[in-house]
Amino acid sequence: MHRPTLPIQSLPAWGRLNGVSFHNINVINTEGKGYGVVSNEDLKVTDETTDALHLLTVPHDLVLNAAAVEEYAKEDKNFRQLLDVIGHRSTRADVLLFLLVQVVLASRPSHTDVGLSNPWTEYLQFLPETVLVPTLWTEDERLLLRGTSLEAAVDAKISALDAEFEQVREKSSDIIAWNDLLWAEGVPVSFTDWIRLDALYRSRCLELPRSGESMVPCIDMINHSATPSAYYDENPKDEVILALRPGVSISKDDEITISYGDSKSAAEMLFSYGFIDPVSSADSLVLLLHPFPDDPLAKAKLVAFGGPPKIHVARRVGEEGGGGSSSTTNTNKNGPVGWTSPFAYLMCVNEEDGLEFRVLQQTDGAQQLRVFWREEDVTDRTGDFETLVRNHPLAAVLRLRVVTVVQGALQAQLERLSAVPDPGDAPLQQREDCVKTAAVLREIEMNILEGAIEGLEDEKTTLLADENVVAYLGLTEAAESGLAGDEASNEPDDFS
Ligand SMILES: C[S@@+](CC[C@H](N)C(=O)[O-])C[C@H]1O[C@@H](n2cnc3c(N)ncnc32)[C@H](O)[C@@H]1O
Repeated sequence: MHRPTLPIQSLPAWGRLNGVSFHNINVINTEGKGYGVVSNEDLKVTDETTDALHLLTVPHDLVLNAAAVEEYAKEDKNFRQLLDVIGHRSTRADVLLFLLVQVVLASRPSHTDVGLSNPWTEYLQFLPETVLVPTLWTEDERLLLRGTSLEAAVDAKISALDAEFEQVREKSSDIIAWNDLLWAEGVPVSFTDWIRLDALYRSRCLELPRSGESMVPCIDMINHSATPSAYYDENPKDEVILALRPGVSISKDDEITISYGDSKSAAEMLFSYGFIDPVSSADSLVLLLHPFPDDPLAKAKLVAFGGPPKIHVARRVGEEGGGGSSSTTNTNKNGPVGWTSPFAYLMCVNEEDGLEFRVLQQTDGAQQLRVFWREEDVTDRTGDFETLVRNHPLAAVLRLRVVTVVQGALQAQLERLSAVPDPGDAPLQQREDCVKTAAVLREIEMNILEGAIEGLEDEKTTLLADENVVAYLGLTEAAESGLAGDEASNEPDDFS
């Protein structure tokens, strides 16, 4: 789809027309970060200053969220029809549909049968053509993510976006007016247009204290820093304001920044914003854990668990390891690495340990899967097997199984991450920014995985010395030698 654009120099005029007030700031092109906001005066807020120094005020009726889309639908009966068949699933889905319509209206100005233009129809024309989030990377560029925690996440996101786009296409095609506008006239909307809208939404939406998840024009021109000079808020009139932080001095032409959060991992930063700030990103990652392929209870365990089976690995902030200290910026890059994986505990227990699944017939004829642990109904506690196994006589053995499984999964991930991909015959076409950002992500994740594996190895050594574990392994070995006779193996129990 052809997308008209507007020069950023026209943004102040758009702002004046729509009630946005800029105080002492300009929106300009910054080096390597797209647009950004700079001060056009020296500014200072002392810690004693009681009134916040406002840099930007955006009226409430420009705030875009599910409620705003609903208001818009009240004025446009055609859009109401579209929203009612496709929307109302999430704020994101409603806003994406609204954005799609605005982009199409801007690209087909002669088409006046459906859709009402509004300030967002024009504002979208100021936004950058592309965002460096991995859903918009080429296939060659996505190879750079091999072995990182984003590899599977990006593939899954692209599949989900594809399914979502097909649904929008299918349902809107049934409405003649929208079919003409979206799919039949000129260059139709493409899947890439949909991915781009999703990327714009993800990289520009923010959480307002009262209005919740929203897009706010002009506030979304402010870049991130680990040491931000400003913050946004809602005032009593529900306007969104940008204000200078207490104690901050700004020189003319200095960039004004906010924080996009200091608890997001490097992978989340790259996924949502297309860049990584190693100083403010949390040292953590999330991997999917696959159940044992030969476990006859695997399916039941997944259903009973009810969510994606994951391992969450994170450096423990505030604890000293080889050095470093923690603060709001995550400078502690050497502390111990911990992990959590509620599913690993469920995955590692079996019938002989006391796990049982029962299918109960309900009065309405429906069937219900119930989970029992040592005769107790724990259907509502499948995410809490770490606690449940603690009272088991073989608790240390069960913990050893879990530690071994988690360590194996992290080791396999580290090996995949460390492998140098075969470049193949054709030279790969990869943008330099993607190469650099992927290298940062790889190094951060390698470091976290190595730290976690080291900690797990230490715990395994401790558990292997536990008297219950020693006795259990002795019994297992004796049973095996009894059964296998001369072929008895001295291999330790296979905890995987
Ligand atoms: C909310 S927008 C900010 C305005 C944006 N720069 C633009 O051109 O419209 C967020 C996007 O800005 C860019 N960005 C923000 N802070 C950045 C930073 N510290 N380093 C690199 N890029 C940054 C990223 O592309 C991110 O997806």
